[in-house]
Amino acid sequence: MTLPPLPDRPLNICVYGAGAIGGVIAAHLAKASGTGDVGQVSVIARGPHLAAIQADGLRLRKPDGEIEVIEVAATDDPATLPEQDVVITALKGHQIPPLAKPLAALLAPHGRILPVVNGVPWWYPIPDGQGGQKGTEEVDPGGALWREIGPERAIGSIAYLGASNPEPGLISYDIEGYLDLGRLPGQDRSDVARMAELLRATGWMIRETEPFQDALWTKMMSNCALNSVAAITRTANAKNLKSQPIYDFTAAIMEEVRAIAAAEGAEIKMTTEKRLELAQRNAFKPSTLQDLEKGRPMEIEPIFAAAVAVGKARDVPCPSLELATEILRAVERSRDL
Ligand SMILES: NC(=O)C1=CN([C@@H]2O[C@H](COP(=O)(O)OP(=O)(O)OC[C@H]3O[C@@H](n4cnc5c(N)ncnc54)[C@H](OP(=O)(O)O)[C@@H]3O)[C@@H](O)[C@H]2O)C=CC1
Ligand SMILES: CC(C)(CO)C(=O)C(=O)O
Repeated sequence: MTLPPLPDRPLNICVYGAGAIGGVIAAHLAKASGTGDVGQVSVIARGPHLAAIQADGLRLRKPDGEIEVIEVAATDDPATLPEQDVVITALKGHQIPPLAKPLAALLAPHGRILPVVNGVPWWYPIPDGQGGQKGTEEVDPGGALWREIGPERAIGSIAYLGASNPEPGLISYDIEGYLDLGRLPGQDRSDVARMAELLRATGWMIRETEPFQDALWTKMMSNCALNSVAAITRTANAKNLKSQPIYDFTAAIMEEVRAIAAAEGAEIKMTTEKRLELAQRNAFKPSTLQDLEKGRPMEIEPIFAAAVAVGKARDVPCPSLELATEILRAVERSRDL
């Protein structure tokens, strides 16, 4: 389907899920609202976090410790907002499928969606077995997102930064970084260029990767291997990689993801040895381990299981990743969430 172009006026933008990543993005956009290409900005949040934003504004703690208070329109009911030119989702992968209908209703006919998410995004196509394409079941069960929103609306978005939401209303921008935007080969990229410019003007560093699957699978290689092994061992990779068998297992997952990426036409430029060397120098706990420790659901289906599904669709064996996925599913079943 060919989408109408984005309108030639400032764009109204809603950030759906103003947690760690969404909070940082929303703060930058809200500060720029009414300037340049940024029109009205709103956020969708819930619970005590929403109440705090409505009462005291969105508080952004920058890497230098300074806290800035930003006023932004906030609600938990998307139906109260007008149709949007752009919706940026900053939700965990498993939080998106139940929102298929409200997200579709929030978008103007020309609306674009930027799902900033770890794992295989719901719009990423795999063969449907009947000559067509679909999203993987693990991120789009029953195909609701594909059907209601449509993959053509999606601009690929990956976050390379560190942020957290330590208390209601407060977003901590811990490690400054950038967003990677793109589209798959053969797709019109004019909306990518416009969104990249718009976000750069709000003070972000934006990278545009072409083809987008290079960026996607490069991040997937890290996420699939480092996040799963850190969660299974309940230790940061800098520590668990000191064990040779664990190092070898982590490396095996990286090589399996590299093979899946190759089958997808993507190139991961960084070697497995280099990626593991970087992980050994970094005491950071991957987000999956953080979720486990905080008593929150882990992104198992969106990251690990979805990668296995793409591997299966391409006949690429990935036994180490499958084992890690099954162990994590067992861990998740044993938790009282
Ligand atoms: N944090 C980071 O540093 C990084 C995160 N990422 C990825 O970015 C994505 C977003 O992660 P992150 O920002 O950390 O996650 P958060 O949990 O901090 O943010 C998600 C937010 O969305 C809210 N939310 C979920 N469902 C709804 C709903 N139906 N209505 C309103 N609000 C809702 C959550 O509320 P509630 O808390 O109540 O569930 C939460 O505030 C993930 O895929 C993550 O892996 C990637 C790189 C770095
Ligand atoms: C830091 C990194 C890349 C680790 O795989 C990550 O994205 C995460 O923690 O989810």
